[in-house]
Amino acid sequence: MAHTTDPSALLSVDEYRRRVAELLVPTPTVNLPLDECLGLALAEGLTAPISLPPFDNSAMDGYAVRSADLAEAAPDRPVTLPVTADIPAGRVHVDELAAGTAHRIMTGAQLPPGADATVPVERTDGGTERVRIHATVAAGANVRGSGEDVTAGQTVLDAGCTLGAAQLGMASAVGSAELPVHRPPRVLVLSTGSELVRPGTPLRDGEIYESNGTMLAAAVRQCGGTAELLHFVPDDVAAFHSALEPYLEETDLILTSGGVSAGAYEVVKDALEGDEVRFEKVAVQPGMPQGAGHYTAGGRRVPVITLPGNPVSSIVSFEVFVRPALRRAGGHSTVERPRRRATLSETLRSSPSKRQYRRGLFDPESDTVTAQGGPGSHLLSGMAAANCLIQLPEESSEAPEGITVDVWLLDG
Ligand SMILES: Nc1nc2c(c(=O)[nH]1)N[C@H]1C(S)=C(S)[C@@H](COP(=O)(O)OP(=O)(O)OC[C@H]3O[C@@H](n4cnc5c(N)ncnc54)[C@H](O)[C@@H]3O)O[C@H]1N2
Ligand code: MOO
Repeated sequence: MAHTTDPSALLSVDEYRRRVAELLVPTPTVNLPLDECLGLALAEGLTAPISLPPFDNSAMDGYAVRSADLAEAAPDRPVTLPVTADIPAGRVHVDELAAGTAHRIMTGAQLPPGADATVPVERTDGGTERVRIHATVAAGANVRGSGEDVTAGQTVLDAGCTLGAAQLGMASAVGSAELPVHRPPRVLVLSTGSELVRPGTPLRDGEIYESNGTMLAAAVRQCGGTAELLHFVPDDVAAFHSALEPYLEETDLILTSGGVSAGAYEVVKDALEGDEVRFEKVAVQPGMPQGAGHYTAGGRRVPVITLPGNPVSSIVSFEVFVRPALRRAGGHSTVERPRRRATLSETLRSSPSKRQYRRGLFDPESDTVTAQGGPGSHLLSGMAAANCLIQLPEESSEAPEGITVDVWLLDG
């Protein structure tokens, strides 16, 4: 008889997500210079101390004028005005513009008092002593008004926002040199297994290259954490404890992969069992064997999450269970991957009583999704080709072509 797991003994995905989320607490706030803030979460809303633009300025290279002086201008009847000043961007003191005169002005330069418009250089003869202007101009034309973008006192970035390029640009534009951010969660990534060999060295029979550690550390960094990677812990409990010891002081989460299922040499389970770590079977494929709790040693009590060793199981369970918890701990208000509804382009088998996450390629043009590789949790090439996870519900054992499914976008 085939070995199966009793569905009633499985924990639901949602229950296990809650359990993992409760393990981690938000990291403290630190002030960091802007160039160290990329990808981190803002800890307090940012209020603009100044308006943007801070002063009325020209949107074009041309001539600052009083629009009324050009009321009669036309291509065959140009108006000629004396040019009484030259205003490059950055000029601190700007003289008033007298009626019947023009100031040459550059894009971004402060509009002189008295002027109400800029005529682009293309509608003139470009003169430097006197300028011939061939067209009328409306009051306010080509002028960017003070406060048009931001008014002083306005909240320009919300607490919890993830600081990307545009957000860091915004902070700079209102004069912030540093920002209060949540310190990135520090994750100790540990891969166990005596069969694992460091890439770049020759493989002997029965060995494989270690890939989970590199993959999980990258996943941690991609979601705003820092990762310390420990490779090649032998299948030995004493070695496991001593490998962890030097890192505990500086670790917010220990994340292991491998050694948690039912085998005879399950080092992670052997080392943690009896402590405050609960090992569970979760109703998910891939990623069924899981463990979560706290690891206590040397006066430190550190959250620990043990992921299964199969490479696809470990990265998918990172996505489903760990990433949202880490994002929340890092202070991000957006913790989940963006979700879409997509039409399945082929029929997929699904594990009955388990939620299945297949690897997929979502086409945003047609809103369709195609599986990448089979369901096996060792099939890493499908994961590497995917841009989404296809979520198939617990209730069904088959997802027919043409139905609508939920997908999680991985590059969002
Ligand atoms: N009798 C049972 N056997 C298994 C069960 C079960 O319930 N009963 N569960 C299966 C499922 S599902 C999974 S998932 C795996 C999980 O196994 P472990 O977490 O104990 O992982 P290992 O046995 O150490 O390794 C599994 C597989 O993955 C490879 N691996 C491990 N670490 C890495 C790494 N860092 N880089 C690359 N590859 C890695 C390892 O060589 C194995 O091939 O258990 C099933 N078995
Ligand atoms: O849960 Mo395992 O991940 O099915 O291979």
